[in-house]
Amino acid sequence: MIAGTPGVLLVLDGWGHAEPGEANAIAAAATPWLDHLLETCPTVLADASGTAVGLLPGTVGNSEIGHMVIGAGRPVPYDSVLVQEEISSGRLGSNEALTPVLARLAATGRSLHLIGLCSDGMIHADVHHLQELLRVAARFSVPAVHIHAVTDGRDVANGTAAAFLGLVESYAAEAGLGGVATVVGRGYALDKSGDLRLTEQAALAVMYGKGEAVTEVQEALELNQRGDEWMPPSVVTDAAGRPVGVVEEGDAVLFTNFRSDRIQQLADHLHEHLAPRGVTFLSLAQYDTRASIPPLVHRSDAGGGLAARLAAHGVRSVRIAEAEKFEHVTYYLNGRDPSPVPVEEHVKISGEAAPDYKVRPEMNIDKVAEAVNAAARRDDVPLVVANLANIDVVGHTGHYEATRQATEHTDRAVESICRAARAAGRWVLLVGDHGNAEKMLIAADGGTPRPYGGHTTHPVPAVLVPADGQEVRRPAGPATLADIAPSVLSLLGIDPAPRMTGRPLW
Ligand SMILES: O=C(O)[C@@H](CO)OP(=O)(O)O
Ligand SMILES: [Mn+2]
Ligand SMILES: [Mn+2]
Repeated sequence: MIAGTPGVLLVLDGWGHAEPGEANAIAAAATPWLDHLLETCPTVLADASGTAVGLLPGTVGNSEIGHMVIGAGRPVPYDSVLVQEEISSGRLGSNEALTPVLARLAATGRSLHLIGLCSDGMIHADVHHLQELLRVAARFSVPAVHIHAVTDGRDVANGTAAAFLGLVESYAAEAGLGGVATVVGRGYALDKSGDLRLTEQAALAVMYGKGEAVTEVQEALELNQRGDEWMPPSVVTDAAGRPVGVVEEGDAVLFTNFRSDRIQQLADHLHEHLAPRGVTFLSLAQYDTRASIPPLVHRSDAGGGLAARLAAHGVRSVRIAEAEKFEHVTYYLNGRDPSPVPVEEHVKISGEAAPDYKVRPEMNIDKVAEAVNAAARRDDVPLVVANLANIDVVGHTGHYEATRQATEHTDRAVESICRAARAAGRWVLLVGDHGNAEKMLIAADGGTPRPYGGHTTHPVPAVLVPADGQEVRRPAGPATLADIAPSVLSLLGIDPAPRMTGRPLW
């Protein structure tokens, strides 16, 4: 069926490489199996951030671009880059989707609402984009701009929201237009677990001014006891106690996140309630919402990669992940193409939902490993692809000890998978999609280290565990995530796709 050897591609989410040190939860974990593989198997460090994968220089990697590039076999200009180009080139001021809306607001005296994550984490949004958006709105004489700020504390250190909101206010002052109308943490506004109660709380502030009433943003920050991520909805009110900027009939809403996955639940909710009231919607980049929302920039084509190649050769693959990373091994790995592929099977592992990941760092990894091992035993499945989410998902809590344990659970799952793969005559390729848990502290406030759960720019290990008796060469030279798809295809005995710029490492 294939000319090469069947295998397992295992993405260890958030598995970055850094020297051991007090911030490195991966190095601190007892991982006898991974240590043994890293010592004995042909291994290389792959670039998973910045321009190597299609991000701006020096930008941390993330799960979307990571899995897209692993699948595409080439860097894919990411949404953040396309937005940045639109801004740096000055094209935003004549953007086809934006400018007619701004002109209409100016003519009708209605308001613009900017809703999005206010930090420079560069995974979901970049707060700096607000500066140019406000300038352009001012140039079009939009009468009022209300900013519905979502605080972060996850992609950036907790406790930084005040500084980012200060920056937003300085942009508004500089443009002579706009102000913060509501503030809410990303735990509410960017829920993607399907918990509509959280989404609704964020939406009620934006739509009706429901929430803690404050006379200025600073007050909201002072009231918050739960950290930036879980900042409860706060609504800025005027001297008469009225919210300064709820969405009214005829207004326009522009979502300022460039990444879709976490804002789409809120976007759909607001669209459903407000579009019938004559509110216009726009998003900075293209979203995967049910509602059709015109984007300011269109996304890059990430197709023609691994999935297309496997389909063309009739090679069956099984994709396995927990809910948190399910789209990553299916939709993103397939170049953001939702079309069903007859030779693909998708397995979403569900289990007990963790109220808080740090109390269940094992997540449902045993079930993931069982599903991988069952697929690996099948003769009709040349390729099994799975994501082990723990290191990243638990890493995001910023909790060092829990993340160390998550890494140890991952080590045991990798051992089980490698043993099953060996028994089934398969190779296993282990690779991180971006760094996370190898850096659990970040310098803030003039150098004081703070707990950090965000991603990093570190390279990721790529390790090939050969099948019994399989001859493989030692990988040479610099590697990136774009080399993974060509490597997988080469191990299976299939030529790379013409659009791939990566090269087989083994
Ligand atoms: O959880 C998320 O939304 C991001 C971090 O904000 O992580 P990842 O890219 O791993 O999904
Ligand atoms: Mn990831
Ligand atoms: Mn992550």
